[in-house]
Amino acid sequence: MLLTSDAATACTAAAQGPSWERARELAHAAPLPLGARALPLAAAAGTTLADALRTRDPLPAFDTAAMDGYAVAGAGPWRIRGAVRAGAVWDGSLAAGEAVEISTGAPVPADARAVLPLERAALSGGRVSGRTPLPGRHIRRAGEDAPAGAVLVPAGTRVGPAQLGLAAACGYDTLHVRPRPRVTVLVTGDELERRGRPGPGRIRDALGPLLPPLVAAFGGETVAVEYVSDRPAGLLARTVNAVSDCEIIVVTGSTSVGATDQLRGCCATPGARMVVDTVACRPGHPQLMAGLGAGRWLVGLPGNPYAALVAAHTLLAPLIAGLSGRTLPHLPQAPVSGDVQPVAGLTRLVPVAWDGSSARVVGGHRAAFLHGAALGDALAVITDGWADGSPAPLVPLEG
Ligand SMILES: Nc1nc2c(c(=O)[nH]1)N[C@H]1C(S)=C(S)[C@@H](COP(=O)(O)OP(=O)(O)OC[C@H]3O[C@@H](n4cnc5c(N)ncnc54)[C@H](O)[C@@H]3O)O[C@H]1N2
Ligand code: MOO
Repeated sequence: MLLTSDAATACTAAAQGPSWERARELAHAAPLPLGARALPLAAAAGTTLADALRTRDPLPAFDTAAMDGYAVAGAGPWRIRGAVRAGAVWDGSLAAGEAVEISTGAPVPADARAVLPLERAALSGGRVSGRTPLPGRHIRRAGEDAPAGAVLVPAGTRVGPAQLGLAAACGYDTLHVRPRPRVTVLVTGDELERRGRPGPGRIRDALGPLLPPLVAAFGGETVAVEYVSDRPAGLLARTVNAVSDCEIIVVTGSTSVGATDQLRGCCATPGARMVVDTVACRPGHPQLMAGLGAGRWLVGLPGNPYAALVAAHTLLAPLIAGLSGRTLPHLPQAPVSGDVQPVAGLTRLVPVAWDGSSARVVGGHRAAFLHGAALGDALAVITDGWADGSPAPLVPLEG
């Protein structure tokens, strides 16, 4: 990569940037959340609730049998008056000494005191006997899980399987959500091969395969991965400008100061606004984020694959959270042990194996090598004051 002396000076001057924590905050705070829309449940997975999820009716909506058996009134033995299955309603009334056979999930007749489980019941000649159950036994009372109008899940929560099931249980067919931000990935680097074992001077593209699942884990949706040649100058800017139908354009490579590194030129267009220009972290410091106007955002990730992964966790994850109307994810802390030298004024991000209570640095985390990240559970955020065994914030690697 050819460097002019001016470019080298510019690089040194720009190399610091905001702290890693500040860069996350800036990336998160920059966008307004995307507009909310109603989506059918089947299309809402991965979106973010724009409104709190509230019960429409009490849950459960009726006194419900929690066991297969007999709904009994008064003390036994009980005369069996009929049967009520889940989905049906028994509209008779029960007097003391009477019972209906009942299925789990069926509405319990109003006069029943409890459900006697099948295993505790003895049948003979149209009667059932057994120890008289305590009042209310094996009945899930109407509203005991939640009354009508209760907030079950706050706005800003990502919609996953449990939220979808709960919404259905509340009687919703659609949810008011913010969609997943759409991402186009532009991979630069004329040295890159997309399949097979690379020949002399060539390397395999690691980021085309890495980014779409990472974007999905962050809550976004990759709509395209395109490959952009390093030449001619201006091609990257033209390609960025031509991208439509997405909120985020991620460019990999071209973040540095070499002759073929065109990314910063894309931020010099009218209406563009640099939000973060380099971050005081290692690796990944040449990363950037800019607003391009018209609701579009540019995130520049360094070409070195581990540096790109770190940068994606630094700027892309917070940007996607901000566009989705979610808070900046809180980072858990744990004692981190291992051989890492903190660097004054910089944040180091190192992969760790994390068992939920403590974390241990795994090796193989030079900027171009994803080995440590592939083995680790999280990135430890190592700052000046850290010493072997002291706590550090952790960024979970699954997103
Ligand atoms: N004079 C300076 N040179 C460099 C500096 C600097 O401050 N001054 N910073 C270094 C750091 S740190 C990084 S990181 C890189 C960032 O470079 P770019 O973002 O411009 O990326 P490239 O130059 O295109 O590539 C860097 C490296 O990564 C390989 N690469 C690129 N894309 C991919 C990919 N998709 N999959 C796998 N590997 C990829 C590429 O072949 C290079 O080896 O700049 C340093 N230089
Ligand atoms: O900071 Mo670079 O991003 O070391 O690899």
